[in-house]
Amino acid sequence: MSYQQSSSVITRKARVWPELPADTVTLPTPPALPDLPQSSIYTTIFLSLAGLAVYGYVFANLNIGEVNFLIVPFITISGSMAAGSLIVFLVQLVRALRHRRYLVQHYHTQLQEVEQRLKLLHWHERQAWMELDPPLARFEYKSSVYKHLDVKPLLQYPYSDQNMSLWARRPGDPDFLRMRIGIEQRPATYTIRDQRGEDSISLPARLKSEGNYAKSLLEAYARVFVPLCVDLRQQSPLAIVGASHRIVLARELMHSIVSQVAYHHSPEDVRIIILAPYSQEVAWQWTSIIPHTLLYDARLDGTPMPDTYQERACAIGTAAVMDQLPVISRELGRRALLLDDGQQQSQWPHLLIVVDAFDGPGDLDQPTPTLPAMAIPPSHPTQYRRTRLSDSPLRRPEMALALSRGHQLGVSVLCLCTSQSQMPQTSQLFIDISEEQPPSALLPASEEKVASKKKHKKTATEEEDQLMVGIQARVHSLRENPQSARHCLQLDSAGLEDLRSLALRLQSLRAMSTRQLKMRTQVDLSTLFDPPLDLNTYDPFVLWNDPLFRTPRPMLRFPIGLKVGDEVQYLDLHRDGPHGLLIGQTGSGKSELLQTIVLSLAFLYKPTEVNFLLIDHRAGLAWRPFAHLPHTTGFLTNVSSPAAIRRFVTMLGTEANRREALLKEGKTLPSLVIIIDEFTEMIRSETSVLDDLLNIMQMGHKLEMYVLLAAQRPEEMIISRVREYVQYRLCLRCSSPEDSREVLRRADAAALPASIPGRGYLLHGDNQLDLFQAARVTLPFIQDQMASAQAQLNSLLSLPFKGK
Ligand SMILES: Nc1ncnc2c1ncn2[C@@H]1O[C@H](COP(=O)(O)OP(=O)(O)OP(=O)(O)O)[C@@H](O)[C@H]1O
Repeated sequence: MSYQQSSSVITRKARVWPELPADTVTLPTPPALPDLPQSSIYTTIFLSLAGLAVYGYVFANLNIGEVNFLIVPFITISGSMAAGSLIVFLVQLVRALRHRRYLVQHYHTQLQEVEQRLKLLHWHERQAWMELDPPLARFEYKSSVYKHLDVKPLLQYPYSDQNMSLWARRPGDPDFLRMRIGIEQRPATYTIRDQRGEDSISLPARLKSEGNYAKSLLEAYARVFVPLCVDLRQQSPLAIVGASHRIVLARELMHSIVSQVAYHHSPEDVRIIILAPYSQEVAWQWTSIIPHTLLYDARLDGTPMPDTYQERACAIGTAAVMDQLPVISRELGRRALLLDDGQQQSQWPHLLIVVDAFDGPGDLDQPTPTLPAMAIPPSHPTQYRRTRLSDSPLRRPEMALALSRGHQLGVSVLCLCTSQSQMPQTSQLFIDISEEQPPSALLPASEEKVASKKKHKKTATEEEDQLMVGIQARVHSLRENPQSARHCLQLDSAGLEDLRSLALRLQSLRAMSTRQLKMRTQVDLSTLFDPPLDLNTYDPFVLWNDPLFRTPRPMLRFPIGLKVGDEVQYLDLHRDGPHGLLIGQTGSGKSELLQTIVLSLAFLYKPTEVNFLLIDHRAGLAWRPFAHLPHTTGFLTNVSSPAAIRRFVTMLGTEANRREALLKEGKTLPSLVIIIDEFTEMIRSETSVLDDLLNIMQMGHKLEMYVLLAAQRPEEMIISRVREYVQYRLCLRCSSPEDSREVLRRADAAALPASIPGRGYLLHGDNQLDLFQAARVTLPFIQDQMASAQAQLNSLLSLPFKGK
């Protein structure tokens, strides 16, 4: 789907959602500390000393004559008993204390390791949510909400073909019309299992500080600061209620929501209608240039009218609102009729009707003064034609369908009210920002607080941060569990300057109908080169040495198919690789795509620049035409017996060593592209080679070795090991959504049409996802091209040398 800005075309990218962590982290159980030496040892020492004293006394005071000589042994024995007991006691004490210290230290280290892991998960989760819903404009980088995150406001994104998020949300996406309103704190998606149980309460004094550390980890990492989103599709009508002294804040929030709708959704999918009083003309002027407010001709299914006739659904002031209301009413009536006739709601763009508050002085028409008997008619003709707007548009009959059946008709209403009594009765959700809330002192500890708790002192930024984060709004659902409210701790807002800048950048983008940009189902590889290859006159030597054909092209970047809008799909082994995975169920065009890759490389690069090592687990025919290609240094099929597989991997290892040695000597080597077809079957036949293969892949980049692993199914056991080693993924039709998720992290490849082989996704190394139609090489579609294709292949095959 593309959008045209003057002459430039913006292609909406397929989306890849960031992964949310789902791990379980277990807090270590506190160690059982060994007891200090028992009381019995004190008794032994005491008795020995007492005995010693008694002997001393007896021998000193009683005259027992010649037995006096016995005094020495008696005293020596008692003294050694006492000293022995004391030594035993001290040894036991030191040992116990040492063991205790070790256990406490070990527990502390375990807690630190857990903290590192939690820190990473915590960061990943915050980053993932923030990537999905970044703020619109400036934000406080120092705030713990954004600290350490790699996030930039939507206004700073490039509004070009490289922008992955502009108009990226589609009606089938879970976040279609889910808009952020600020920041909330909620439980993390990962789980922290606390096994300390009862023991944690009665921890010995020696473990108290570790116990507090564990507790602070729970407090800091069990919850995350993430964007708080509301669902305009499911929860319409949605009211923002701001008492008159906070109405400016409420309107800024409304602006923020509408601007995000315009940024994330294409005008093809979402149309915006603004109904605002004249007093707010400046506040809503920016919407009069965004493409989403262009009126469209309903009969043309959303196709915008030619520029010259375009009018805006941006009604500011009572007269304009009264003109717009019948248009809304007609459109809703039409949708209701079509729906009753069995048409799908998905065929129309979603309508978002934004209604500002109409209760300021002069926001509504003044009541008509009683006319004198001979009144002169008012000069403005519209004053004759239209009835007067004497109440908020929300209470006009034209809006009744939007408020009562909006969900069925694909319409959402977002309104601003100065009190709850003004909300539409059918409201599903309201955001209450009328209360002035003091900053919450009871917020759970943040990550920084753990650090500062450990240091027992608060930093200045932390204090600032606490002040910044206060409950600023409550989000009440009026349908499910109306009692509970979600708390918005930092409310989003958008300044007029930011809104104007966004509107100006969106202004000249136009939606082009999807139907004009169908994808091709047959693509001839020879047409993807620039200039296209003329197979009748094809001479490999001329092309390989033609600077025009080669120089602008980065090394190892070659065409493999066409994307939407006939844009060439390149695979870049340097940027996307080095290694890749190709998955496609039988009949999806996997072998054909492998052949396309080989031939595309062979067309572009000399055998002295690129070599191939082609391996097939089965005795497949796919590689056979390439066996004698000058680039092919190895061609192995039927590598199926465990011995053959081991031999092959050993051979790869030897080749890696050889290349390493040659590269050390400063030699330049051709890049070696290794393609292994049916590799999961191969690994299943001989699992022991997987580690060696992965080791070789790990070194591969430095050694100019590029591995492409192809299989029909991503077998979990094998793919989970391989995943870290492959950077780009090619995914043709998969047999199940689970298989598709294994490869692409989304289920889309399972929904690719079985009738169009060669249709697939390329997930680039930088996570960009492209839908493409693979080019064919085996069957040129025009009969007389067949002969020249054969001739072209023959000319390649008959070259007199092999690249080594
Ligand atoms: N890019 C393509 N464009 C149009 N048709 C294609 C394309 N790729 C394959 N096909 C058609 O689909 C058929 C099956 O293709 P291919 O043999 O490559 O499938 P495969 O996935 O390798 O299946 P298997 O694993 O059973 O060999 C081909 O004979 C061809 O007719």
